[in-house]
Amino acid sequence: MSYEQSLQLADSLPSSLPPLTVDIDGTLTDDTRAVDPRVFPVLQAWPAPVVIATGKAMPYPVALCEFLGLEVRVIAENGGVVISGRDEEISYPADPNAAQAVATAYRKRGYDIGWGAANLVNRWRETELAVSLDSPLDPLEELAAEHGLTVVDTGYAYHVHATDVDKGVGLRQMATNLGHDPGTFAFIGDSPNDIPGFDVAGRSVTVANSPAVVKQSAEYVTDASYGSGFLEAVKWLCKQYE
Ligand SMILES: O=C(O)COP(=O)(O)O
Ligand SMILES: [Mg+2]
Repeated sequence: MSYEQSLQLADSLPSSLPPLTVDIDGTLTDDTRAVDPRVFPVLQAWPAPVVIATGKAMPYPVALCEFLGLEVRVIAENGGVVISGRDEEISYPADPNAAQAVATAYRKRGYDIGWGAANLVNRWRETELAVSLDSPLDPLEELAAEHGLTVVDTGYAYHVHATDVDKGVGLRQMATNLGHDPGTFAFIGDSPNDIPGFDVAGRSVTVANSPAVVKQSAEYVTDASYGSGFLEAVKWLCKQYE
């Protein structure tokens, strides 16, 4: 689909479409994690609330909303941070201290969490810890368990977070804040961290680049990958709601 065709798709979205929750990495991006510009007009024209649900720290999805002119409706840090609008209080379903303790213990054992000196991946992270896939997983899982936390591999990072917080929990909180039933949302994602969101949303779509466990959990799997898969998912949703 060309950029012009994505503009046409944006123009033709039926007003009956449901609220949309969408992941960033692997879903709105290409394979280099650059956001696919063809998704912009579709997100901007969506006729119902759009929620960005990501494992990334809060500034990334907030900036995406700001630059696209969308209301800031964000589930960040895999549900650890929920923002349902610029004028709303931010909800923090997760306790930040345990993840910080895991980072300290992991470093003490001589491991590096990765990401270089600036550590932009964790710098503004408030409730969980993201560790590079180049760092060893076994000691991370061991330390996470010792602190009552779990590790999820998104295909982009290992995320250490509370066992009772995920994108599904975040979506429930978001839906409550917006006065919607969470079952009315559609959810489009690509990684294991999206599965709890699929379970809470009424409709779930995954893109072709997702692993088998994610494909098994979604209602519909697109033929196309990454941003092209997102656009195909939108076309599928249009058919379900026309
Ligand atoms: O930060 C990650 O590891 C994955 O981010 P995502 O949830 O937007 O795909
Ligand atoms: Mg993803």
